Amino acid sequence: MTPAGPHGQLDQFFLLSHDLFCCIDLDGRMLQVNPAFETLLGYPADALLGKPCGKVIDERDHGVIEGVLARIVEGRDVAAFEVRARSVTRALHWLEVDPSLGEGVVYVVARVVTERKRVEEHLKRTQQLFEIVGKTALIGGWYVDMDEGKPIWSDEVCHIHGVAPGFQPTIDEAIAFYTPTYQPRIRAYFDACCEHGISFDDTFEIITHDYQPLWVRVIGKAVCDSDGNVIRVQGSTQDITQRKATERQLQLLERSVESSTNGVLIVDAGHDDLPIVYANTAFERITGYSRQEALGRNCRFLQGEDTDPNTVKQLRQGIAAESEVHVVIRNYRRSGAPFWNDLYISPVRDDLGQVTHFVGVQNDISEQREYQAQLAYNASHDALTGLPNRMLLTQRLEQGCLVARRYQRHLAVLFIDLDDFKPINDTLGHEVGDFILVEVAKRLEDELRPWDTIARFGGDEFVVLLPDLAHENDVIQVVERILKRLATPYWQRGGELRITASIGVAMNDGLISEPLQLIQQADLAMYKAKRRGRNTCQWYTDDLNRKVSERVSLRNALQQAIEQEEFELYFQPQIHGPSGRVIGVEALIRWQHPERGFVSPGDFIPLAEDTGQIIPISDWVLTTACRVAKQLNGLGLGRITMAVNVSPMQFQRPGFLASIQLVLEESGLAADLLELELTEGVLMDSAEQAIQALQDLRQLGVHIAMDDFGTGFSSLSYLKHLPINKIKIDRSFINDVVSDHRDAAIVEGVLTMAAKLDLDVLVEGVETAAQYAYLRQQLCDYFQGFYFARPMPLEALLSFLCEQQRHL
Ligand SMILES: Nc1nc2c(ncn2[C@@H]2O[C@H](COP(=O)(O)O[C@H]3[C@@H](O)[C@H](n4cnc5c(=O)[nH]c(N)nc54)O[C@@H]3COP(=O)(O)O)[C@@H](O)[C@H]2O)c(=O)[nH]1
Repeated sequence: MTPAGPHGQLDQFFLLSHDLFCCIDLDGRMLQVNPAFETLLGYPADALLGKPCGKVIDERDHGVIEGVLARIVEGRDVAAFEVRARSVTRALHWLEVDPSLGEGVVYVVARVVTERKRVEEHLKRTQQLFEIVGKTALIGGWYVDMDEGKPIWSDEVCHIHGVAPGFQPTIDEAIAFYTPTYQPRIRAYFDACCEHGISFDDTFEIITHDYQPLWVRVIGKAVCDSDGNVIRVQGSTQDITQRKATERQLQLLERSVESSTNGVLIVDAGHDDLPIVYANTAFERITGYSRQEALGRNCRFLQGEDTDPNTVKQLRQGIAAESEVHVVIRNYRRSGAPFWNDLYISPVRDDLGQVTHFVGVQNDISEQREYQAQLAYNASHDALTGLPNRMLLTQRLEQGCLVARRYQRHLAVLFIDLDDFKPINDTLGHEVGDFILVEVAKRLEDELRPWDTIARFGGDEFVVLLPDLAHENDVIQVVERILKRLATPYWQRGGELRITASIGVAMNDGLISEPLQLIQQADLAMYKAKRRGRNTCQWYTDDLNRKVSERVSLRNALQQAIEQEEFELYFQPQIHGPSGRVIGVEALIRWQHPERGFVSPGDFIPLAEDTGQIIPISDWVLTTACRVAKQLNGLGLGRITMAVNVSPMQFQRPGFLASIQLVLEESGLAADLLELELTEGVLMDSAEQAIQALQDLRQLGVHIAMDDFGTGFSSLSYLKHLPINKIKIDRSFINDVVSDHRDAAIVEGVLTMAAKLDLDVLVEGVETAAQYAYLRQQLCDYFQGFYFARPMPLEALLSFLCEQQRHL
């Protein structure tokens, strides 16, 4: 390129300048460019001259160039401006352009400012980043130059204080934002920093311009000159309100967990061994381990020999599955003492849902467990002997039957009932009775194997289960041992007591579907043993079972009979021998069952006594008999007493006396026409009470006859105290009275004794003339028996009485 123009030095300047020179016409075409222009943009002058300057200007700035040209053409001033130029290789250069108008041309001087622009851009970006950091972290910067003495706040610091950007407070104004509590402290920090260069970093509470309380963290540092003089204090202010709230919440949580009565443990899920990273005070109290001892260890140090492996497995599975687990586990304190730990474990997840920890909440429930165990023990054991009770017996029986069935072994059930225990209890007192029961329990325990079950079934009844017997015969030895051991004397307060037992045995033959049947069977067999004379053992047989089934169905039929009044009263005359007159009748119940036909009272009365059905039956008999007696005595056939059998249960029932009174009132029968026949059995249970009750009845005017005399209790010493009118000699002594001198002796003895006690005697079961003749010879006056009349319905009795009346 050749220098244009004649102006020597200026041309040199044009040629050598580092700045870019260019001359363009008013249409923007390039007329002249200097070498620096060519060099920067990489175009030879030929390629540019005559071309629009837009060729070297970035498209984005074409509009700028056009605007500037237009202003220049209009004659307006144009200040220097910046545009982007593009080299021939498309490299971008920032140019600061200063145009001036010549004659028909525009002179342009341009300076390359690319580097400056880059620095400016960088600064701008940095500033933006600072702003982002400040806004994001709620942190701003400030400084105070010592010579100025006024704080300079960044926009974020202004924002934190609730003031507009650019706000410039004085030192006092800045401190006034702090709450009164914190003002002295920030001032002291600031002064110490200014005077001694001491840095500070603390949290303070401020009240913003718009009255918002905020927590801020303020850091201050001194900047010193080379002499060590503080020339500036600068630092940062950060809004930590949120963090402070979180911290407070955490503190609250921590304090709550610390003061919890439950032990709390946190373990780190990030380590395979799940080490403990936190343990609260309650954990220390419950386990006896300090935090220091526990931290870093896996919880398994709390386990011991008796810890159930299944529970541990359940825990591990829950942890592996990252799910919640609840177990009650046997743990051990530091002292080695075991305790029951009611433990809940829950996974703790982070924001991404990853399990980072497990938290365990534990509670020592040993006392509760012990209490429950005690309750369970009480519920399953007899308080007096400590033996299993019925409930536990049932469970053991079911288990035993199961095992016997599975392994084809034998299981024996022994039903043990003490013989004549009741009189001991009644006469010697409950204390002695209890002593015997406890002693029996001990003796049974001594005689049996640890895995046998001995249960107190009730009262003086014990049930023994002998599981896992190889042979049925093994039972015999056990039973014999028990009978022998129980029969040895019991020593109580220096005195000797003797008691025996009756034992019923039932074997599980594998066919039993309902284990409890075995107890019923053994019970039945025990009753058989009692009947066989006591202090013995009987085995259950199918025959016994048939009898039981029969009893059950009879009981049901009896119930129906009671409800549907299927009974009838028969009457058997009682004869006064010397006159031949009927002086009374005995009411005897009869039951005609629709299908069974006639059922003997000898069969159903004992059953009714066992089941309690005797009560409604007796009520019906008494009411009917009294009504009939009233009717008979109104017929003008003479005085006829009505003898009614009274069962022991009926007699012992509270209100018996009142019920007799009521029946007499309702029927209108005179009391002395009613004769109550009682067996010696009523005296068995409580003779004193029975005597009192008899006296009350006598007071009422009712007659009392002692039935079946000679067959029962037979304590003659009581007889003198009994307020009775009559003795009925049992028919078992009459059968052979003529031929058997022993029966005759008994009858004669009773007659003599009764005469001395001023008691009437009636002889039952007189069937033959010979018997009658013999008894008359013995001066016996009253008779009852088939020889005179069988029991008969009311209609027949009326005919009988009328007939008899005719013959008198
Ligand atoms: N609590 C109640 N018990 C009652 C009632 N009715 C009857 N019974 C008791 O049932 C047992 C059997 O009674 P039953 O079959 O009626 O037998 C009575 C007579 O029929 C029988 N008897 C009378 N004379 C003779 C005789 O010469 N020979 C002979 N083999 N048997 C005879 O004796 C029974 C009456 O006995 P007792 O009561 O001891 O006087 C029996 O125990 C009845 O007591 C009732 O309503 N309530």
